Amino acid sequence: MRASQVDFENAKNQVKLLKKDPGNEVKLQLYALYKQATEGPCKMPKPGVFDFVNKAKWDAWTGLGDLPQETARQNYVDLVSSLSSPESPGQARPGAESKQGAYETLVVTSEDGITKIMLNRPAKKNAITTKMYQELMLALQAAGKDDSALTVLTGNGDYYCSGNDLTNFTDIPPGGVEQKAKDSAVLLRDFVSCFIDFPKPLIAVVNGPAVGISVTLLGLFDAVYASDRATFHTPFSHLGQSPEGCSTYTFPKIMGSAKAAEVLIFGKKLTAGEACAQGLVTQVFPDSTFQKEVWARLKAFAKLPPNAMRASKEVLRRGEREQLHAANAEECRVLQGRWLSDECANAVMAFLSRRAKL
Ligand SMILES: CCCCCCCCCC/C=C/CC(=O)SCCNC(=O)CCNC(=O)[C@H](O)C(C)(C)COP(=O)(O)OP(=O)(O)OC[C@H]1O[C@@H](n2cnc3c(N)ncnc32)[C@H](O)[C@@H]1OP(=O)(O)O
Repeated sequence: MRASQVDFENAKNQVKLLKKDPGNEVKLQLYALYKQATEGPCKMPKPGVFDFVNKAKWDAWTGLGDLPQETARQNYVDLVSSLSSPESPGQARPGAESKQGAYETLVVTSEDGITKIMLNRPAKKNAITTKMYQELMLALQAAGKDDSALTVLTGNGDYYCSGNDLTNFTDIPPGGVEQKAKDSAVLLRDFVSCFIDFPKPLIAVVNGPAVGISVTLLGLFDAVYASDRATFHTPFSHLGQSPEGCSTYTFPKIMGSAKAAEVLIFGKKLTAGEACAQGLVTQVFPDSTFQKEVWARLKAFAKLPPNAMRASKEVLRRGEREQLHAANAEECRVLQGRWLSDECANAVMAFLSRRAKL
């Protein structure tokens, strides 16, 4: 999964040959990844507010933060590969198969027996919109059935994921906020169920900070590899909310009830080292060698007999699946009430009006 300079040059040429206009958002991501890959982090002065085009480009490039150039090159190649239409298979990077170029919020690629699902809203720190929840469910369903031995979830840019996109709270349907809360609880329950029931080894490659639901879900993964730049933050009480992702079941089991309470009730942010010491993370790698070391390891894992790995996962997880579904249902029930509370409304408003950040 490491793109060479030749892959990068090929991808650069492929972009010029794309038959379909990928749209402005994707073009901005291509621009940002290209600049990051060739020049490193953005050092340009911020354009004026009325210089719309250059401001959008600057936002996209700075949104990649300190993403290593090698990773930007890989992400650029993956993104171009995902855009290559089935009518033009010659455009795809040899060996890399684009699963579904149609995703708006994800880049999904399969190579070397590994399906990689990459959250792809780097300028928004990969915050999860309603669309992204839906696309993730589709991508997981497809990955569960494809030929790959392993499935990996990772993020594009400097964040792994900043959790639920708080603008999800602003899109209120005609049925009102109660209806929205009810629908969201169903969406969340279905979303988390996809992780509980995922049939093959699922690995998180945590490339940077993780917030909220992207942290709680980690208890449902089979391995979690983290860069030493990653942090793990679950500020549910700060947001007037309560935990999800089966963390009320998995976290006490993984780290003990006292540590779980500190994280889930009091929102203690863990460093990668602390998360590893508490058992949430499998191994931490220096950021400078993170991608190289992790992908080398994953490629070796992907050569193991896939049916044996699936069978081992099934035996490991079968005994707790019922409890996990029960925890998921209860967490969603409690959250539905929380979303209608003043505490939650005030916290979300404070963020959206730029008065508060984590
Ligand atoms: C009525 C009920 C509806 C409910 C629907 C919900 C359905 C499912 C819910 C599942 C529950 C999940 C719980 C959680 O995940 S809780 C965690 C929520 N996340 C946060 O609170 C993080 C908020 N973000 C921040 O505090 C900061 O952005 C940051 C992550 C610390 C990064 O700070 P930094 O200074 O580095 O960067 P910026 O703030 O400038 O971010 C760049 C742009 O990205 C936007 N952004 C980042 N994170 C989010 C987010 N979670 N939601 C929305 N937008 C986000 C940020 O606003 C910047 O945008 P801009 O460039 O346009 O200003």
